[in-house]
Amino acid sequence: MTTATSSPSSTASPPDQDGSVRLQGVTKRFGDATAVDRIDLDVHSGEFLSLLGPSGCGKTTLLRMIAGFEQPDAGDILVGGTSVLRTPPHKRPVNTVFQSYALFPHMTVAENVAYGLRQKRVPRAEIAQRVRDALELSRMGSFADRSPQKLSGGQQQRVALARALVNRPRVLLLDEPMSALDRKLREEMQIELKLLQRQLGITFVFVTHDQQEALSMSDRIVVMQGGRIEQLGGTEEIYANPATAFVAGFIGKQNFIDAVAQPDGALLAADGVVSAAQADALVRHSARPGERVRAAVRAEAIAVTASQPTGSAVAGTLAGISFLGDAIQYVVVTDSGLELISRVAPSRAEQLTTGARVWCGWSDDALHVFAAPEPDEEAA
Ligand SMILES: Nc1ncnc2c1ncn2[C@@H]1O[C@H](COP(=O)(O)OP(=O)(O)OP(=O)(O)O)[C@@H](O)[C@H]1O
Repeated sequence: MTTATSSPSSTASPPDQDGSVRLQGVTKRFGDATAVDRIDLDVHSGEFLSLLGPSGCGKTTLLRMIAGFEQPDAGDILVGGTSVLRTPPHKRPVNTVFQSYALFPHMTVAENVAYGLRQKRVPRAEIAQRVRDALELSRMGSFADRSPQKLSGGQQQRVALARALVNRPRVLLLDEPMSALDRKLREEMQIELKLLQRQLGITFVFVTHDQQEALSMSDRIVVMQGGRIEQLGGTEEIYANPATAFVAGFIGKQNFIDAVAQPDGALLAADGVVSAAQADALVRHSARPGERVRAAVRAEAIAVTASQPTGSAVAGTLAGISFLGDAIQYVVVTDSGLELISRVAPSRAEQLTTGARVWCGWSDDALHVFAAPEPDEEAA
């Protein structure tokens, strides 16, 4: 899975093949529960799109419907502009890489990769060439004759990837393919997978509950909750402009502070000024005077200082300091009992000790403001 200069072209989809996926009003129910609820989504040909959300939000069900392992109760699914609802899974121009590799233990690596092509009675010489190409792409070329039982988890997952690529799918569906790997290996595979996707130009639809994984690889991210799309956007857009408090809370380490909009546009919380913005603040926050709002500010946007900064800041007591390697993390408990997390680059951190009175300050640009949740939403 490197950016090989001589890319094995016979495994890549021809660039003119349309690998777009269109979901129109797709719904899936299991008994009384609606796993996927009227989803409309256009996946562009050749893009890396991630479906991101907490456990049970419907990501896997959506992927399984594209693959053909589940049938929707309503709606349509088009691949390359053609409905695939009546096409059985093995005839759809898509392939899936699962969380568990499910390799045949009694076959060699090459035989595992060749298996699907043999079933389809592809000529022997073509199988050999395509298997070689697929193993080369997944950097497993030198393991062709090995038994899968003698491979590490990461290597087995590469074989599973080769087994999918050998079919030359227009769309590759990946269901948490790296969740069994340790962190370091996962980070390496993330880089390789992204490079491979660029090299092949195949559409990737990648399911994950790991926001860092989605941010590092995707062109666009779909954030899902309760079977519905909360937000669809580019990685930077999702990070910088979360559309809802749910998305804000799911991406990055977020602090939430409840506040009340003031007539001058400022936002005031129990412990201080959340937003000191005067001029266009009401418009920007779309909060009317007296309205309760929930402000969100990322850990990396909060500076912790011993003296009161100018602008927006709340006071509290420094309850904890931990070294995270690339950041120092502070836990500050405000006088009203709110816990705020700050992450500061070590080079920019002040010398502070636990128990000190401190200020948490931020720039108003770093603040996202949402409607305050209803009390019953809060309980749920
Ligand atoms: N075969 C099934 N029978 C009954 N309920 C199901 C079935 N498959 C999924 N569900 C339910 O549908 C909902 C969505 O499940 P799904 O597996 O799609 O979520 P997910 O976001 O992929 O979660 P995870 O990250 O845990 O895999 C869940 O409430 C789940 O319990």
